Amino acid sequence: MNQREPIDGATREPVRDGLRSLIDLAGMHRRLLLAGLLATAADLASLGLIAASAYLITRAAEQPPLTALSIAIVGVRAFATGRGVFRYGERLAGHDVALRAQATTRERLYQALIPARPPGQRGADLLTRMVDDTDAVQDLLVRVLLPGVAAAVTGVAAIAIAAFLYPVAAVVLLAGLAVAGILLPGLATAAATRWSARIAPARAELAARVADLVHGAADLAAYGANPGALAAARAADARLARLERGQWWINATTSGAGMLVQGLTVVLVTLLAQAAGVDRVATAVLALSALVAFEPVLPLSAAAERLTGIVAALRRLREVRATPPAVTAPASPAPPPEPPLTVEVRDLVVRHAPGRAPALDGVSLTLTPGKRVALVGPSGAGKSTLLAALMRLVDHESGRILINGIDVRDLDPEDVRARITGLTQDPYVFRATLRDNLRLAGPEAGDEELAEAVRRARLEEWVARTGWDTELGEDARTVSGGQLQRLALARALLYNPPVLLLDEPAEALDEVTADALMADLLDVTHGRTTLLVTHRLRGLDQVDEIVVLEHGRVIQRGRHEDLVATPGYYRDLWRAEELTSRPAR
Ligand SMILES: Nc1ncnc2c1ncn2[C@@H]1O[C@H](COP(=O)(O)OP(=O)(O)OP(=O)(O)O)[C@@H](O)[C@H]1O
Repeated sequence: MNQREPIDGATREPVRDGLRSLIDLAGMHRRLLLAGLLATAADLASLGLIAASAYLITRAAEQPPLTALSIAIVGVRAFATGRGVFRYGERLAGHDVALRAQATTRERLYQALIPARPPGQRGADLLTRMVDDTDAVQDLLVRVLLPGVAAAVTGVAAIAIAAFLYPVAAVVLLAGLAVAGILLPGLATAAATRWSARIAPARAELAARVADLVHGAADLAAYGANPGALAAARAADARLARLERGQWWINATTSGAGMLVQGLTVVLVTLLAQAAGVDRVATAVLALSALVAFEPVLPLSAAAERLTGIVAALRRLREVRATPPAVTAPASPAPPPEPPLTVEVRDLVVRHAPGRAPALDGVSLTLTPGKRVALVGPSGAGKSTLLAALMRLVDHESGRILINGIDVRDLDPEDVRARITGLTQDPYVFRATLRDNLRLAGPEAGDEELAEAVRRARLEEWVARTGWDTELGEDARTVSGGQLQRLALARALLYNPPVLLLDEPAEALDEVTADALMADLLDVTHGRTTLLVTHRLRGLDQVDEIVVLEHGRVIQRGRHEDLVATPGYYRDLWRAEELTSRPAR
């Protein structure tokens, strides 16, 4: 959060944007106004309490008749009660509005994230944005905006009281408040900006070192590299601690300086009032109200320092919201086509970034109902890109994808994904029971349907051993690679999309497991419209068509028996596979 973020014209924009995201909300401006009024009333009540008490104490010392003190006594009571009530109300109203604003911001962020997004906004960074950065919206309101408004109004009120009693004291108070409320917060912001520019990389380095230690623990232990990695992490930790100590020293200095200014102002006001012959009661009121006027102003240095982080967070949130989704839905989508579906890919060109070579360069293929097509090719050939284009996770530059003759661009991407989907390259197992992990693909599925999907994915033995209600681990650590793929296959079968996509289901499995999985998979997909991406050729004699991709282009296509008889990539790969697997047979 503490990244280098200069407070300049460019950074005012995210603040304004952040504010707008708060104030735009229906009914929010009234709540915000109420919170502001209550915060101001609480601070004014504190000021009134001290001024009335000062008057009461010093006037009482002169032993006037009790009636002369009655207004002050009522004032003290009213201000004392009011202060508590207003402070309570302000906390309630302030946090209410802040939490609502934070919730709305988070909701907007979720909405911005629901459409498929370009890669790069994922993982830990996105999590930070979701959790930490949305806190900034709350902080902006509760820690900066409301206290700032209340401090300004209280300061003006205290200056007005001073001007009424002794104008010179008002000038001194104005100067003191300007130093504590404007100059010092400005310095705090500048210092925070400079320090966070040094702290952010140090923190990032420590995080990276710790991540290495945790995720690379096995490798570090295997090669005896633990002490070195640990020393590097300790050094990064020490560097960060040193920088943070420096930053805290600056913070302490600004807050100490604020208190010093407060003390000096009170002393100066008192001495000047005494020297000018202002009466004792008025002097006491002047001194104490000056003292109290600083109370809401002093925390502004810390708030200003926090503002640096808030601006950075708001900017990051805006970045996420401003990034257009990879694929946009048409304004009025066509009604989704009904199965059975025929998918036609015509001369498809997909480029992941402008100026880069196309990942798909004129690919055509047709999936008629019940047809099984296998997509083969070297790494980076564009196989996964084709699946992503079919699922509307990336848009195509030219060419067409038609489902029952309807261009996918005329359909809601969600509708397309509901019909063309399946087993992705990195299936994920959630930290939930085995049953719930499956139900993800079929929330309505009964136990029998679940059992059927498990049986068809040849997972029943494992399920019998593991138990339906066993919690599966985060990152699937309690699930082996083969089980994970079968679990993902069971999910896909349970979901039963009209067009089934399978992205390298046997990837990263040992040969025996991979062969068994492929055999089961070919068995279970019989008669289903399926597009299978695979590196393994055994069993592909069962599919209707094999499309070989290289550098985004179709270099060969046909049935297995034709391709193994034709010189080229497929035959070479087939021979290599035959050679490597022969001794094992
Ligand atoms: N999100 C992306 N952003 C930029 N380039 C990408 C992205 N995804 C893929 N590419 C590039 O597009 C090309 C095709 O990648 P793709 O993942 O489709 O290949 P693949 O045939 O599925 O490879 P593999 O068998 O290794 O999974 C590659 O050059 C890859 O670097």
